[in-house]
Amino acid sequence: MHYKIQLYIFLFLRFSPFEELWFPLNLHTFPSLSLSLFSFIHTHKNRQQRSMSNSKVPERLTLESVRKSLITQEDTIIFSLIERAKHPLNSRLYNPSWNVIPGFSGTVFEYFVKETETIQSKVGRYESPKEHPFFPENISKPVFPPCYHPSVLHPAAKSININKDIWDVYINKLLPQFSAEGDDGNYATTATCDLQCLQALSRRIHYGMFVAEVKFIDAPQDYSPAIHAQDRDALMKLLTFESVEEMVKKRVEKKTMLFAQDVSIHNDSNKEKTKIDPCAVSKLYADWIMPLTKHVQVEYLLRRLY
Ligand SMILES: O=C(O)C(=O)C[C@]1(C(=O)O)C=C[C@@H](O)C=C1
Repeated sequence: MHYKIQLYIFLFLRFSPFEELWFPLNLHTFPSLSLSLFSFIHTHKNRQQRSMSNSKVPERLTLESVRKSLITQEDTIIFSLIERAKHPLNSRLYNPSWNVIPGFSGTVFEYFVKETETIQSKVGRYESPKEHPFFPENISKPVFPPCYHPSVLHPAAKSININKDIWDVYINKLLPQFSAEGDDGNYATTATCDLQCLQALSRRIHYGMFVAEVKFIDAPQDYSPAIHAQDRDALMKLLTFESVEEMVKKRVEKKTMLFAQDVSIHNDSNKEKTKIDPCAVSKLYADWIMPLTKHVQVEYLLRRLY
C-alpha cells in the first residue's frame, strides 16, 4: 500500500476510539511503518522523561546533606594538598619582580589564574552558585548552552566572594607550611596544583552559604532577630557547633594519615611517614577553613532577609 495512505490509516487508528487496538492492529497491517513510528514515539517519550528527571525540581537540602558534601570536599582538599606537596615552594611564581610575561605586570601565578578562569568561564564554570572566580573582572559569558542550576540561595549570595582573603591565606600562610623550600623549575605543574587547591578551598568555604541557608530555613525564628539587628556576634554564636568542629578536625587528621601514607607491598613500617602532615591539615581547618566558612555564613545571613 502507498506509504502516505498507510500513514493516514495509522494516524486515524492511533487517535480513534479504538486506541487500545492501534498498535497490534497496525503492527499486523503495516509492520515497517508501525514499528518505526512506535519506536519514534517511544524514544521521544523516554527523552522527555529523562530531561524532566534531570532538572527543575531542586532537591531539598538538609543540614545532613550539606554536611555530607563538606565531608566529601575534605577528600578533594587533602588530595590537592598532597599533589602540591610534590613540588617545592617555587616562590618565583608568586614574586612580582619576576617579570617575564610581556605586557603583564602581575605575578606569573596571577597570569596563569586569570587566563585559566577566562577559559573556564567560557565553558560555564561560574554559572554554578558553588563556584567563585578569583578575578571576577576577567570572566566571560559562557559560549555553551546554559546548564540548569536550581536556585537554592537568596539572590544576595551573588554579592559574596571572599576569594581575596583565601588567596592571601593560601600564598602567605598555607604554601610555606605545605611545601619545602626550593625551586624545581616546574612552574606550570606547580601553578596547576595551586589553582586546584585554591578552587577546592574556595568551593568549600563559599559552600558556607548553603549551610547557612539550611540553618535559616530550619529555624527562621532563631535567626531573624539577629539578622534584623545586623548582629554579627549573635549570628556567629547561633551557627557555631563546637562538637561538629571537633569532629571535623579529628576526621581530617585521620583521613590525611590514610591518604598521605606511602604504600608499600613489602612492609608497613613507614606508616608514620606521610606526604603531608596530618596535624597541619587539622590545624588548617581549625585556623582558616572553618573560620572562613563561618565568616561566609555570617555574611550571607546578614543579607538573607533583604
Ligand atoms: O556543620 C555546620 O554546622 C557548619 O556550619 C560547618 C562548620 C565547618 O566549617 O565545618 C562551621 C561551623 C560549625 O561550627 C561547624 C562546622
